[in-house]
Amino acid sequence: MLAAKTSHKLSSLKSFLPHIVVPISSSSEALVSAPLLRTGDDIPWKPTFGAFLGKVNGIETENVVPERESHCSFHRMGDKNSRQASVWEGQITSLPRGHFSNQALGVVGTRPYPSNRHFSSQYYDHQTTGVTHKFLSSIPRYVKIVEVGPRDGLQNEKEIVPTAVKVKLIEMLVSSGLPVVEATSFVSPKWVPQSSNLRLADAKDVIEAIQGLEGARFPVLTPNLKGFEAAVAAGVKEVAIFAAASESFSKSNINCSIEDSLARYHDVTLAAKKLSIPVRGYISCVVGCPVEGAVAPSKVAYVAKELFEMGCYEISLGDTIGVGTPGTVIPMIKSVINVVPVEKLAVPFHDTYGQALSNILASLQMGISTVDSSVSGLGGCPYAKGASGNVATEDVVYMLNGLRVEANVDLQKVILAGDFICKHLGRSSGSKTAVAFCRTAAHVSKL
Ligand SMILES: CC(C)(COP(=O)([O-])OP(=O)([O-])OC[C@H]1O[C@@H](n2cnc3c(N)ncnc32)[C@H](O)[C@@H]1OP(=O)([O-])[O-])[C@@H](O)C(=O)NCCC(=O)NCCSC(=O)C[C@@](C)(O)CC(=O)[O-]
Repeated sequence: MLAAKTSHKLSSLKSFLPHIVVPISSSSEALVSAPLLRTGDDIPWKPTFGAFLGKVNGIETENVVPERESHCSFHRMGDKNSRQASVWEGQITSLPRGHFSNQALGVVGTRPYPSNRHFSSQYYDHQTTGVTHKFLSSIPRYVKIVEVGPRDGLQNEKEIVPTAVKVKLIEMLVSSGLPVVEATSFVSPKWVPQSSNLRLADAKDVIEAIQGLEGARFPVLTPNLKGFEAAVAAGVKEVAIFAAASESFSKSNINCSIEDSLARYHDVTLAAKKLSIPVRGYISCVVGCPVEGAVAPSKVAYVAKELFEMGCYEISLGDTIGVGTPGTVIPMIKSVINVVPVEKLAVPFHDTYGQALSNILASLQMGISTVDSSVSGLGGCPYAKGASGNVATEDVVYMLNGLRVEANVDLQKVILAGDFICKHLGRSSGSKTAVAFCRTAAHVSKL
């Protein structure tokens, strides 16, 4: 009986697991400094740099590239056709002038790059197209990114972030092309510890300041009817409600049981329906709870179904403390897909254990096409001590660009927005992509 159950579980997981690929880390620090890298087949790869860069770390340049162009790539040592064999090629020309892009470039052939001097994390050749297709065919062509930095990212800050800074951040994020920017929340000021950033007065001011801003939607969190009414009075056009899959987290976050929260949210969705206001639903702790530990997929599916049936147009499945791996995330999503259409689901992964991008990739392979992220990886949750922020928007955009998935987001502009808020908060970026691009730019500007 147990064996039959296990074999059933394994076969249902198998339909997803063979498609899993782990993203290759492409930190430019590694590119610049690593003299020798090893690949899975244990054949050393040597980084080489184009003529523009000349000698780097004592390595002679091998390639002639057009004037003012540069590139770095990995060549299989001893391989006569090293250019054709390279698995990764990048171009960092004009980084000092601020071009940060890893958009699609076309076929990598004997001529390394077209002259648009973009940075590429993609590789295409005729021999590997089939393999790529096998691993990536289930990934959606377009992914909507929901930016939660101004709300989730700043809610954990102990120092008050001035309203003007929040508004400027939102403006910068919108200008990058992000279609949804969660702006603030209308929660009880008595409930949110130390977080004056979530005070109602400030929420109202933020909403007022972004009224004329076009190009994105600005949902806000509303934990109850009181919050909903305040949000509507402030001019909000979309709200989000937030439940949990764990009783303990529900109690500590919104001071009620899961069932009571669903009843409350039923009132909010009814009121929203009357005003034609779209409601997004969150579920916290979808794979693990800081108090209860592992959370059963069936519990998540139950709450997801309830939120969906009460009218939420999208359900965001939050790994609030960032403990998930594809091994736990896949069964959870599979369970939810049984009761809510996959196109109605979103994933916000926190990066506490460095699993966020792997989890996102697994989710995309399962058909999910909405990803929540936070600029510079800002965030955390006041009720989940030790949890790090959401996956960084910059890292998500970088990965999507590498996968040739449309997100219509300008990576350079997100990096600038991240730089703006990190400077204000006096900390370094939590985005590996932002850090890598900045280091590379600094390195090139010294040459
Ligand atoms: C849900 C409550 C309100 C229950 O809190 P409660 O204390 O049970 O509420 P209450 O109805 O008894 O009211 C207590 C006082 O708060 C006031 N109050 C009540 N509601 C509001 C409101 N909306 N706005 C302003 N004031 C409000 C209310 O008027 C009253 O004031 P008093 O009469 O004593 O002067 C509270 O627990 C709360 O606000 N919790 C929010 C906590 C929070 O913001 N957590 C972080 C966001 S969730 C998150 O980050 C997870 C997520 C979404 O990102 C997904 C993931 O990744 O996991």
